[in-house]
Amino acid sequence: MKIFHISAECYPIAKVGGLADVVGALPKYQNNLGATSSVIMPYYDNAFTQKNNFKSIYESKLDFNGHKIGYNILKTKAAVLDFEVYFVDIPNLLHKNYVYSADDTDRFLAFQIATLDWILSFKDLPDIIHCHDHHTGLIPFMCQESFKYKSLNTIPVITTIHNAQYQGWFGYDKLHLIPEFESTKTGLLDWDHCINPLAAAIKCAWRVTTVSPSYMDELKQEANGLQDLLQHESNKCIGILNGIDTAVWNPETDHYLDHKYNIKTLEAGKLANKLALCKTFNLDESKPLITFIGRLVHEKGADVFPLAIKKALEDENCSVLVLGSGHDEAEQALLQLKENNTGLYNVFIGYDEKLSHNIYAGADFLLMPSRVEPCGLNQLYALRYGTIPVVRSIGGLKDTIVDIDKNEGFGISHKEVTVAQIYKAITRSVDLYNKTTIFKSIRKHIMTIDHSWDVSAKAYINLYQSLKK
Ligand SMILES: Nc1ncnc2c1ncn2[C@@H]1O[C@H](COP(=O)(O)OP(=O)(O)O[C@H]2O[C@H](CO)[C@@H](O)[C@H](O)[C@H]2O)[C@@H](O)[C@H]1O
Repeated sequence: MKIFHISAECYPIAKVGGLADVVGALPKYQNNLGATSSVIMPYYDNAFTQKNNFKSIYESKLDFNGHKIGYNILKTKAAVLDFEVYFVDIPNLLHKNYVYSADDTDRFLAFQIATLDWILSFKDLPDIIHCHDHHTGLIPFMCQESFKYKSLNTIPVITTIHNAQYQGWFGYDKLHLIPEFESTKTGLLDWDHCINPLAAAIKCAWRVTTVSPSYMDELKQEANGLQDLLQHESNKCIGILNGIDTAVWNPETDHYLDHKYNIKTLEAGKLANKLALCKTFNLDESKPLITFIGRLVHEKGADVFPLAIKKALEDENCSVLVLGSGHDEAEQALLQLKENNTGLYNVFIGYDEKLSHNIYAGADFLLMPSRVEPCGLNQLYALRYGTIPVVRSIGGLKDTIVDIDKNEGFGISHKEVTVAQIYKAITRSVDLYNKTTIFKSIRKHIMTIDHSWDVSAKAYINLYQSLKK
């Protein structure tokens, strides 16, 4: 079975968040199951593309906005990943040192058209086209409706929603950029009087998946305006929980860690990592180390959790380390906390892959007070590194973390995103830390929980097979 994943991100080539982790792992696990799964993504100007040598395997011109734009499909000369990646190189639009920007509509529309033009040139068409998020949301529509892609309309197209908050809306002034189709079909692109690529994908994809069963249920109630559409299309919607790449996320082999460990050396290993982290960030290592990693946005509770951390720090019984970037207000609030909390609190504003691995390894607890969490990967990485997740029970967090007060529980959860509830969850973490025997047995247990992609990669393959004629 030949599968193409089409995405704006793919780890380790270009990563902004969890989308990259999924697209960088799922094809590998699908290939382990006998499929031929590969990725098509933009060719950005970044560390990966600067470091590797590429060759062109296809060259053509794209009709875009009344111009003919030259583009290439590139591959690395040497195999770098465990699956094939095809890079769409449209120099003026995509060869930038960022993934997302203000002109995303043109950039990703050109990317989608170039991708389909290239596929159109194949002798052997793929069995499945698997699109990820709104940046590839017009592909299901174009395959179904654009005259020039008529021969692609028998290929099952799947759309996975990693985050329904972002939908890629744009105005009708750009309608002409989409390859020609019957004008009566314009309604398929529309939601609330604008062109909505995510809505178009939900309408036109053969199946719509999202990254946890609970998030799919929640989306039918609240999906940033698309809830009625998801309810209407619910018979083709399914939630499949994300997995993690256990080769990348393995504390025993993680090349980012100076102190590697496994379940047998867990206590010494985590202590060595904690000491190193506390030394670097001037934190009191005798206290439980509570951490946060992620985008500092409303969805992740970043407008509220700095206040909860402030309150917890007043008790002086935990150390806190935050890694993230995002909204200015949240960044400022987190930076300000440094002023009165030397030795107990620190923050790194920015994106740092190596530091994130070191935090998963050295932390005692990982906070995820998310308002919305389609799946969440951080809590799964935390489990694998013996770090206890402290989560708001929503979406994928609800599906993966059981509170310690419940039978066989191993995490800490709270219901609402309020200062009081996040603070309470932190105090429960401190209490758990002080019950040393239980604390140690829980962190040993969580390292054994298997969230590798094996199960979910199979679920996607089964879904594809159900669509083959
Ligand atoms: N400042 C920083 N420095 C270093 N690393 C950082 C970082 N900020 C975040 N990361 C990393 O980025 C990834 C974040 O993944 P998540 O799945 O938790 O969130 P995201 O909201 O991006 O993804 C969306 O898509 C994924 C994939 O489907 C869903 O799990 C999720 O719920 C949904 O919101 C993790 O690998 C994390 O370590």
